[in-house]
Amino acid sequence: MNRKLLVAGNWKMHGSLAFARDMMAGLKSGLPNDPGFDVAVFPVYIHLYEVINNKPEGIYCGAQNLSEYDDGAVTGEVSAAMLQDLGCDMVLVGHSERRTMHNEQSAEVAKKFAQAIKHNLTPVLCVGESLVQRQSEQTFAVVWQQIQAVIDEVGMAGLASGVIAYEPVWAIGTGETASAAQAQEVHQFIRSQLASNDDTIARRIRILYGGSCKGSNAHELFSMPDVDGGLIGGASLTVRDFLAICEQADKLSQGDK
Ligand SMILES: O=C[C@H](O)COP(=O)(O)O
Repeated sequence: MNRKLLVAGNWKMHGSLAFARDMMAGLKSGLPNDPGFDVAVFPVYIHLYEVINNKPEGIYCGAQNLSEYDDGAVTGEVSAAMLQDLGCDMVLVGHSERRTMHNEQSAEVAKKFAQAIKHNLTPVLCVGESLVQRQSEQTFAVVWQQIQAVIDEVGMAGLASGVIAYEPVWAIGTGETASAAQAQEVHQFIRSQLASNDDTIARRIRILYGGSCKGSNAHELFSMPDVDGGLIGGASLTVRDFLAICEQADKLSQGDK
């Protein structure tokens, strides 16, 4: 099954309104017309409106987090309905920085995923193991537990409305990228586990790789049969670096992939 590649830039807690405008102008002039791959950016909440109003047609915009609640007395949180109302298309859930720095547990992440699909946002479920977990051969167990929690909450049909991003924690922001073979091994594991529940959904769902992905390694990573693009942190923060990754996705989308 042909899955469209997705190149997604997670700006994390970087940027300014001027940065958001400049990035959108740069992508408008630098991206191919009608690309054969999808592009998304994830600014901080307060820059979403700027991006939504300046983004080139066809680019998706998403938030980096959302509340697990519908509404109410939850100071500092933002609901899925609010993101949808603003014009967001997507939202990250369970990024490792939220799991570690904000102690988000898989059950909470699953509730956030459910909120996203209830409000027609595409959730990007981030999963991945720490270095210690990899060294103690727990990678598959950790990653599957994180995905299973979401399936328990929304079922396979719910999961199918989202995207999965495999981000080994040891590769995030470290400059140390998983090799293409290491990424493929985990992506293939995820897809085969999903296939034992529902083969059609397993073949259809996109699984992105994240962790020190850049222009120089994107082609090799995205060429892997079960890698459907990337969730990019550091290299999404300049037009040049982000377009260098998009260029590789463009080449692949015009070729065999
Ligand atoms: O969400 C993006 C990932 O955390 C990857 O970040 P990075 O590309 O800076 O390693």
